[in-house]
Amino acid sequence: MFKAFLIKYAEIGIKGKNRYLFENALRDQIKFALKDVEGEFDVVKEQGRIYVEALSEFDFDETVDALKRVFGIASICPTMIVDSNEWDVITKSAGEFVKNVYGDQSLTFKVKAKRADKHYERTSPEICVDMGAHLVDQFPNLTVNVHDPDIYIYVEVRTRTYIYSHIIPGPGGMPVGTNGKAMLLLSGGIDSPVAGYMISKRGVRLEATYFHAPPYTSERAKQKVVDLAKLVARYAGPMKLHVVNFTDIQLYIYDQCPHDELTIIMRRYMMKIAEKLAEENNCLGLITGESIGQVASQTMQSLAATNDVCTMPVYRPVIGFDKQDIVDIAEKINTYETSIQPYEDCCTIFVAKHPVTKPSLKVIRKSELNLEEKIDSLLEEALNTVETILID
Ligand SMILES: Nc1ncnc2c1ncn2[C@@H]1O[C@H](COP(=O)(O)OP(=O)(O)OP(=O)(O)O)[C@@H](O)[C@H]1O
Repeated sequence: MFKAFLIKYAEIGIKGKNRYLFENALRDQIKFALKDVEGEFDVVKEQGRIYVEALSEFDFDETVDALKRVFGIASICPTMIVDSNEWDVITKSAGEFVKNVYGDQSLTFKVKAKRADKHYERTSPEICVDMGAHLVDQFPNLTVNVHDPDIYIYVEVRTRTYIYSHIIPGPGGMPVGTNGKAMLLLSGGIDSPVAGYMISKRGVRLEATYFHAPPYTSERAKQKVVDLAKLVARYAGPMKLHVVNFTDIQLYIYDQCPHDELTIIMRRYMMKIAEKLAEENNCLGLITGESIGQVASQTMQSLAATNDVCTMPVYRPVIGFDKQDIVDIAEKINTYETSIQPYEDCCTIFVAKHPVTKPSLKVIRKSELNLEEKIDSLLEEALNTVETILID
């Protein structure tokens, strides 16, 4: 019976003159989310509403799951579409709707009505009263309760009429693409996929950068990051994943710098490279999965040292989260199982036994002077050999 979904917007309803940009972005994201769902769909923008209409047989649960991943959606209402706004047709359809959805259950109800055309033969309150009376006549088990009903029956009269009663919560947030683009430093861990998810929920499109160190890190470790990018893209939409070969830079740092400073210095070069890629790809910021105090490279001093090399804003959405908070989100968005697969990361391979936890910026900068001879050409080489994978 449900061949359509009425999509209610989250915050985007309040965006004034730019509203159409938000609606278009939402429509595009809905189309992207539905592309792997069995069935054919039309996504229609009509008088400040978006409807998803099924043009063929479709899987209801799969469709709702896909729509629940589209940021900007406040709620998803499975809707009966009546190809008419004539009163007799509407009341007959509302009867069929109630019979199909609620059978002969004893319930209290309230009708809520809207009409798009102010010249329609009944006002909204009249639609409520007349429809309520009609349903009570037809269904002896239904009673009106306008204060605390068991169910609401929504009737929206436009050129066609929409009847619905279930409101499934959407994810909220803003449609991806309405708030610029940022570069996510995506490792194979638990935190960075969650960080990407959180920023994209605010409407930011993502690109991602992954640093690997073959042959010290395997093809399988890289595949794990590709898999994670695909899982994040289910929410964030298509993205480019830039894979940077970091081996020679890491080996050079390992040869030239004190080993207790390796992680911090490596991290600084990761940020530099990610920032360069971000600039080249019109990104307005970097995103990492850092959280204060989680490891030696995430103390306040270490974060200050890492941040020192960037002029772009660095967004760290999980900065104040406990690990369990992050794990909870990773489980919700289905990245956790992939993140915990035991493949090596380049940072864990060249790690010191006792890394500095309170690095002094002065000392780190001085150690980096040891890299002067070759670092520029190594950075250039790393940037020239980036492999870009389209995740969609
Ligand atoms: N190999 C990598 N490629 C891309 N980004 C990385 C890589 N390693 C670390 N990062 C970035 O640096 C952040 C901190 O990394 P670190 O390994 O210290 O932390 P983590 O808490 O284990 O994070 P994650 O769980 O995201 O790996 C990561 O969240 C990620 O944004």
